Amino acid sequence: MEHLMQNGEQQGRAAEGDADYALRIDGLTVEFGPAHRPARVVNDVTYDLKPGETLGIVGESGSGKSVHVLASVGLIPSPPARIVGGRVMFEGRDLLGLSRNALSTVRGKGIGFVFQDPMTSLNPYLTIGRQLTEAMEAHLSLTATQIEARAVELLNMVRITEPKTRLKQFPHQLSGGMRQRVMIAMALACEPKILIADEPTTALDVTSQSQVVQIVNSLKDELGMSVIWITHDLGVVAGIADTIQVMYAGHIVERGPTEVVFSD
Ligand SMILES: Nc1ncnc2c1ncn2[C@@H]1O[C@H](COP(=O)(O)OP(=O)(O)OP(=O)(O)O)[C@@H](O)[C@H]1O
Repeated sequence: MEHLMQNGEQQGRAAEGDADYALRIDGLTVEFGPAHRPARVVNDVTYDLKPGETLGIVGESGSGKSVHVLASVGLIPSPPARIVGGRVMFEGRDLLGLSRNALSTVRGKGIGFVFQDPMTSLNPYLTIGRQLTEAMEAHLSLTATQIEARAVELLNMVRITEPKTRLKQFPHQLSGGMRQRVMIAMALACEPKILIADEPTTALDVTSQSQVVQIVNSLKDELGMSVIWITHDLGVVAGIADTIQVMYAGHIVERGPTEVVFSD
């Protein structure tokens, strides 16, 4: 199996060459439930994310927004999920054919994630500094001093004041908005090409929400990333997305420049 996957990786690299996309999802189809009566929750999803683009994906609860991105990067448990078709091209390789190790490197260095609830993503027993450091140690060859300096720099980037003090604190000592900004710092630690934000502001008050949106938007330009921002609230992404894509029942039902989709 491992051998087959490695062959798949090589073929993927050879076939694509230089790419004009940051991420290309082509015909992704994901099912749950018994094979003889499957529930197709992601159905032939196809789109490109361009370099530097912010793509807002909106749609009602259960429309397949989360499942399709999680499946794309190997974060959906299978079983129960089954990826029954498609390709997910990133840097010339089909992520669906990569080994677990290769995918873990892609997720560490190539594609960063921020999820809805930082309390479940952060370890309550480890300091913020320890968690930031772990994210970097796994993927960057830096000395301990460099890593510490980078941790301070990352907290500054997400506008957390007194970063040296914060690094010594535990998640419960930070506000919800700060915890979410720590998650963004962790996701950006290895300077990914793509940041995927899945409802990152849902649990936050309005002020913290707009702060997180603005921070991600300015870091996107600074770091030259592309962003996929998943939300059920069009208002959250209206000000920052270049393109909006609407999902319904596992399909993309509408896609276009933000101002066009918004006026519809
Ligand atoms: N482990 C699972 N087993 C069975 N069905 C699942 C599982 N995980 C997700 N689904 C189903 O897949 C569908 C798509 O879910 P998904 O989480 O992608 O929706 P979403 O658009 O992100 O909505 P939300 O905003 O509520 O997260 C839903 O019908 C959901 O019930």
